[in-house]
This record gives sequence, structure tokens and C-alpha cells, in this order.
Amino acid sequence: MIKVGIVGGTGYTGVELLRLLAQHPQVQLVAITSRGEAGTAVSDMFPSLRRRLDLKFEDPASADLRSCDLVFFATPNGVAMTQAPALLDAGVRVIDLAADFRIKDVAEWERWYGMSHASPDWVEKAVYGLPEHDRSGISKARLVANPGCYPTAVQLGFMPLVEAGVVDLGQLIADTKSGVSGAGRKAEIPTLFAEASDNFKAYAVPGHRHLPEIQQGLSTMAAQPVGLTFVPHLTPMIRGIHATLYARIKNDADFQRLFEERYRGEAFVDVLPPGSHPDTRSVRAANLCRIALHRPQQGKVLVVLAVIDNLVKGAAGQAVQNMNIMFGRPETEGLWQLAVLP
Ligand SMILES: NC(=O)C1=CN([C@@H]2O[C@H](COP(=O)(O)OP(=O)(O)OC[C@H]3O[C@@H](n4cnc5c(N)ncnc54)[C@H](OP(=O)(O)O)[C@@H]3O)[C@@H](O)[C@H]2O)C=CC1
Ligand SMILES: CC(=O)N[C@@H](CCC(=O)OP(=O)(O)O)C(=O)O
Repeated sequence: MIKVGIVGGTGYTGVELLRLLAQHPQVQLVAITSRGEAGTAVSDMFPSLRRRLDLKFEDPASADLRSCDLVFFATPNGVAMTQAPALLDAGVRVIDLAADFRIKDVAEWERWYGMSHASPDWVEKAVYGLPEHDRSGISKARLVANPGCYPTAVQLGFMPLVEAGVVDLGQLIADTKSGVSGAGRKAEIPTLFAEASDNFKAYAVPGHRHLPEIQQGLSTMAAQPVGLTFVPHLTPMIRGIHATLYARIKNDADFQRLFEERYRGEAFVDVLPPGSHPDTRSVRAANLCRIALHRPQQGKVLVVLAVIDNLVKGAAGQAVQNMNIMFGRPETEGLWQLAVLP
């Protein structure tokens, strides 16, 4: 059994980890932390876990995280970089769902995240956890930087094209929409029901902190710098990301076949038949990215549609997928849930 701890068990990604790990046949959950809810039974806060999880939240300062094989950090940016190194030094493996270890250029990370980095050495050693790109690196990693939600959808949607070099790498466009759970569980005015429901808006158009993360990933795949315009939107649904991606064709090819071959054998990427329009509902609660390709009017622009559940393939599900790879388990173990309909 893999002994697992979670720091930050009361947030949306934390409870999503609990939902998935409580169903995982090879996981023993040993510690779940919350500073605000220490002493509360997990199932009192989340009744969906009653009779499946018999633990109380503990304060992170006193929880026995060092006896774990693996600790997930489902905490705000800036927490894991101060708390994970002591665990790593004690031989515990770590998966951080936040952005602390995602960007290799520490000065750039500090610019986008507005804080100085507490642990640059571990940034260098961390492996970026997009399994479909670097399964082998993840299998050997002690510290995995779990990708952001938008970066997961955008990178999976563009990856076959940038790897093959068949599109103009200077002018990629990602037009993305997220449900409000992407903003986390904390109270904030833009995600109040009266603000976010029956409403739709773009945000962070001049620059969103996922831009450098996506550019780093796509540039690595392309082995050259990639130019990207990234525009996120907040849409009135709870879960889900819909990415509409545009790429100008440089070399003609059978693009449908390119995607099907690149993702053949991938359990968690589903390339749909030509002309499909994937909806976020088809991946809700599932660890899955569904992708469809279009070439409107047989013109020079390819349109890729990619959908994920931001809390699953965009966060907790991908983190469990990374855990399976790190511990030599079958990648789909505990992760084969179907989407929830309606
Ligand atoms: N929501 C999403 O769709 C996605 C989120 N992420 C990332 O995952 C991380 C968690 O997100 P989310 O679940 O939405 O966040 P929430 O804000 O909903 O939850 C944060 C959790 O962290 C705990 N926490 C906060 N500060 C500290 C601290 N200093 N030390 C220890 N624990 C702390 C909180 O509990 P308490 O304060 O009681 O200790 C809470 O359990 C974030 O970094 C987010 O950016 C990544 C991909 C997608
Ligand atoms: C809708 C919404 O607000 N989404 C969040 C991004 C999701 C997130 O939590 O960011 P990480 O994946 O980097 O952790 C935002 O735009 O800030």
C-alpha cells in the first residue's frame, strides 16, 4: 500500500483528491491537514465521504507527514515551496498541485507570482507532471510539479502539432473558458453566485500566470520558442475547461491521423472522430481530455477543441495519475471513473 498524506484537504482540489484516493485500491490515507478545520472529522465536512474515510483533519504542524510515502500539496501558491523541502529531505516523495515548482526560470516565476522563491534548488530537480509528455521523467521523480488546469488542456491540444512542427509556432492562439471551481473554494467577489451566474467574461487578457507555464511546455515540445496568445474566460458552470485552439498550418498533413497516432495507447486522451464538438459534460468528474479537430472551409487555420474537468485531469486526477507512475502502479488504477451525466 502507498501511504499518502494531503496538505490542504478542505479546498476543491483537496476534496477531489480524497474522492479519488478513497476509491484507490493501493492507497492508505494516513494524514489530511487543514489549519482551520483541525479536529473536525473529514466526513462531517464532506458527507459524501461518510463510511468511506474515517480520519480527522490535522494541523499541518503536528500531522505525521514524514511517515508517508507520498504527500500531495493542494495548497495555495507559495506553501509547498516552504514546507515540501523538509519532507523531501526525509525521503518522502511530493506532488505539488500548485505552481511552486512548475516554471524552471525562477526569476520569471517570481515576476508572475509576485513572491521570492524559497526553494530554487528543488525547482531544478522537479519534474513537470504532464504524463503524456514525460512519463519516464515522472517515474523517477521525487518531486512532481502537477500542471495547471488551463496548461493541461492547452498543451494536450497543441502537443501533436508543435512536436511535428507542422504549424506556425510563432502565432498560436488559445481561447479558453473555465468553470468557477477553477478559482478555488475561498470566498471572492467574482465567483459569488450573483456575479458569476448568468454572466460571461474574459479576464487577465494582458497576461495570465499560466502563459509562461504553457509557453515553457510547448517550447520544450517544439525544441524552439513558441509564441502564444492566451485568453481565459470565466463561464457560469461549476467544473470544466473548454479550450478552443487556433494554429496556422505551415505543412499540410493528415492532422486527424497525426493526433490519433500521437495519442494511441493513451488512456486519458480521447481523440474524437473528425467534425466532433466535445462538451465539458462528457468529461465531468473523469480523468480525461477529449479532443476534436476541425479545418473550417479547408482553409489554412486548424481549430482544435479540447475539454477537461479542471479538478480532475486539470488537477487531482492528473496528480493521482502521476502517483501511479511514480510508484510503478498501472496508470489507470483508481482512475477509471466515467463522466457524470447530466
Ligand atoms: N481549482 C482548480 O481548478 C485548480 C487548482 N489548482 C491549484 O491547486 C491548489 C489548491 O487549489 P484549491 O483546492 O482550488 O484551493 P483552495 O483555496 O480551495 O484550498 C486551499 C487549501 O489549502 C489549505 N491551506 C491554505 N494555506 C495553507 C498554508 N499556509 N499551509 C497549509 N495549508 C494551507 C486550506 O486549508 P486551511 O487554510 O484550513 O489550512 C485549504 O485546504 C492551488 O495552488 C491552485 O492554484 C491547480 C489546478 C486546478
Ligand atoms: C477560473 C479561475 O479563476 N481559474 C484560475 C486558474 C486555475 C488555478 O487554480 O490555477 P493553477 O492551475 O495554476 O493552480 C485563475 O485563472 O486564476
